[in-house]
Amino acid sequence: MTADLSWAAARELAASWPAGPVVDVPIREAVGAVLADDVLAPRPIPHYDSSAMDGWAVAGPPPWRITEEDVLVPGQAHPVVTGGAIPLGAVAVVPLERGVVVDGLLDAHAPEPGAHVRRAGEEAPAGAVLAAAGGRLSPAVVAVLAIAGVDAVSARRRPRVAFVLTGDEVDTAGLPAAGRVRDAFDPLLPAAATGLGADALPPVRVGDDPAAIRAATSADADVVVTVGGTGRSRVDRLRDALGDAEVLADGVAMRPGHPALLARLPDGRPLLGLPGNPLAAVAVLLSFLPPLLDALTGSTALEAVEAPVAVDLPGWPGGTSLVPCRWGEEGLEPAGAARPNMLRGLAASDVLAVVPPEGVAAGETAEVLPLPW
Ligand SMILES: Nc1nc2c(c(=O)[nH]1)N[C@H]1C(S)=C(S)[C@@H](COP(=O)(O)OP(=O)(O)OC[C@H]3O[C@@H](n4cnc5c(N)ncnc54)[C@H](O)[C@@H]3O)O[C@H]1N2
Ligand code: MOO
Repeated sequence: MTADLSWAAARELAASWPAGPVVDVPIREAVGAVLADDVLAPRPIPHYDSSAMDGWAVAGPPPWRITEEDVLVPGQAHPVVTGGAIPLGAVAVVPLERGVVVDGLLDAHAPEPGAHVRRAGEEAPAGAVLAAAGGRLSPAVVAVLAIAGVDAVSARRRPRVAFVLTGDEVDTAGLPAAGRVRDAFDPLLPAAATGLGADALPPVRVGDDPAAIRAATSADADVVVTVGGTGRSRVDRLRDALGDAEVLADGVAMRPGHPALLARLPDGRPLLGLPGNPLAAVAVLLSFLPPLLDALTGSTALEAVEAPVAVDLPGWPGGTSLVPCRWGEEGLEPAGAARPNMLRGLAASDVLAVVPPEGVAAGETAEVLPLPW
């Protein structure tokens, strides 16, 4: 067990998790999956010469005799529709509105060779890498694969994340009494996990009962995220609930979020423990779920994003600070309302700035974690 890892070391620990299984994923389920192998174009894209306009495919100079022949000789024209195959011998397409037909003879200005013709292979030759191994499949990339005629890919699926919400003091409706709070996580954490590239299961509420917490960790998910109960009080029962899990990080030198916990469940799956304070929970989720998801899926991690800051961001000597910031004209500005129990600063923010112990001076740049919504 390691206590108080640095923020960077805890991220590396998450990033070193073994990858999940590679499976054949049908293309209609592939958005968000991560490719295990490059996908190559099985043939040229597009795979045939086609018309970009409704009109006539023509061969040679005008006028052209309209024909239904599949092979044109100079002086012939063949009616075509947008996307339709053009006949052999055609060198250009004359759009409908540019031609006049009299007695089966088409007349128009002579088109430039190749006008309004989409040539086979002009988007990609056969064998071109359409999507590289390690890439998370966006809807647009999946559309490219579909266009290319690919039916399934060899990939790791979007990991499923289970959320286990502890806390006997949490209400889910109405105005809570003193000592009780309204739930902040239902609208927040599943959407954040989805935005980070996971499939989120509906959160399960287990109060502060260790047996219920432990039972909930057996959810059918690739990652278990618990919330609350990371403290040391008599009601903070996460450690009791972990049983035979191997605690890899019990505390991270970060603020907010220092009670963050990373453990390996007996079956090898990762458990990420978020502190109950809402901003702390989000800071921990955004710090460690992305490297875990990248590791589980074999995804190529994105480069760290740096952004200029508009005002001095003081550091915390004990470690890394995560500061909700919004974009101002000169760069990032702290959004305020950023105590660990508060959410209004986060709600007004665009990113979390990652501030090292020495702080970041106005005009310098800071690493940022984009907000996944
Ligand atoms: N003696 C110490 N006390 C505390 C320490 C410490 O080091 N020594 N650390 C503080 C820090 S930092 C944090 S963060 C919290 C960690 O608390 P837990 O993870 O044990 O979480 P809880 O005690 O269950 O709750 C903390 C806080 O969060 C609120 N909460 C919980 N669930 C929800 C929810 N679904 N929606 C909204 N708010 C929620 C809960 O009511 C508490 O206010 O410990 C500090 N204490
Ligand atoms: O995780 Mo705690 O929020 O640092 O207050």
